[in-house]
Amino acid sequence: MTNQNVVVPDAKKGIDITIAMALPKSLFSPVVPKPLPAAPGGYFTITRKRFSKKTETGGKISSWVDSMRDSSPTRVKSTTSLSETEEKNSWIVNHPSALNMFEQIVKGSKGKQIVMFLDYDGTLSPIVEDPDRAFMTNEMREAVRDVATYFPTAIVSGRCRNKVYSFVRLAGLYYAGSHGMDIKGPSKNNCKYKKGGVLFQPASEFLPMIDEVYNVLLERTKSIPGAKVENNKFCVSVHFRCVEEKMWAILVEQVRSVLNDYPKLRLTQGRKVLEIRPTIKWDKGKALEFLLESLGYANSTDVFPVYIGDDRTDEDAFKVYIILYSSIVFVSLTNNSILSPNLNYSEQFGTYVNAKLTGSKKQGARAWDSCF
Ligand SMILES: O=P(O)(O)OC[C@H]1O[C@H](O[C@H]2O[C@H](CO)[C@@H](O)[C@H](O)[C@H]2O)[C@H](O)[C@@H](O)[C@@H]1O
Repeated sequence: MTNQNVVVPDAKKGIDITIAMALPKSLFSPVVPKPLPAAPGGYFTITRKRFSKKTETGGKISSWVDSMRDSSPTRVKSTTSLSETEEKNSWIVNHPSALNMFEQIVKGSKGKQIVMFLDYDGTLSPIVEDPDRAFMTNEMREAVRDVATYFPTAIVSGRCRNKVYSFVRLAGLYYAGSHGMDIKGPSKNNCKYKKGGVLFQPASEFLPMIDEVYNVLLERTKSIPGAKVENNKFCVSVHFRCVEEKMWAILVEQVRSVLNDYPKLRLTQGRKVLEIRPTIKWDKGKALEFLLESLGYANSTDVFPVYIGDDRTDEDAFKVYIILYSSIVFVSLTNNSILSPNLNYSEQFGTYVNAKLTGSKKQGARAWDSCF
């Protein structure tokens, strides 16, 4: 299948990483993009020993626009300036990449059950202009199929679950759509794991509200060329990838004015997309916890979750890793978006990951402590 409108170099081009065990190399690409700024309105506030979130809907329009500008870094650049190369090199020194540490990862996973969590857009599929045409390649599909024969595997996406299933088309997997608010396991016949037929929808009471706000947003953004509103069942995406930059402030203003009438909904950002979702305390991280529990690994030390994602929403899952599991592997395809660089967190997080993987508990504990 070919994608005519690919806007970021296809992940396929970057496939040159050797992944040990049954993790096919086609799942990964070497990426060191630019840091993402924090979402305006204080997406993450870090206090000692806990994360707290402020309402994302707040903040100045101008800071939203700044953040929108940097919301979708390109993966692979054909030309890189000297300063960019230096920046990249110093980044790598301070932020060891999980992709270069597969031997340690394999060692860390010995005797444990690996469970795979895969984001969809930008991870399994290339980023393209038209969200309806974000197809994954057959090669990628085969890679995921292979992974799923060895390990329980879940696709965790911001998209509507049925839509992401229609792209992946693999039975036998868990699917968590709408940023984890719509979880379905494989049917019992298709599943070798406990509670295969699981179905969980913690935001079902929001369905009518989401439908309503989707229609209002369609109407309110129709005069903005390139804007696209997508109904993801338990959340809504407003895409601005094809909107001229000079119109972004107007777009975000429109969206925020609509949300003024819906205090039970909040606004966050993904890659060139504004995301409207219920204020319930549920995200990809909660979905990860739920799925591990369904698989019989609640608070277990016998599990080795591996989560691959490229978006800010995937950070919610990364946080669960560091809080709950001593053996952690995260692969962020945006790499340094783990948390806002100006919170001085990412570096510590990288050290923590490194220390954990290399078994230096003392160093890990120190880094962990200074994260908060
Ligand atoms: O959690 P994900 O699976 O990564 O879903 C997040 C959003 O992905 C889609 O949008 C992104 O991909 C599009 C296609 O490549 C691209 O055009 C857009 O700019 C990206 O933001 C999806 O359309 C959204 O609904 C998801 O929320």
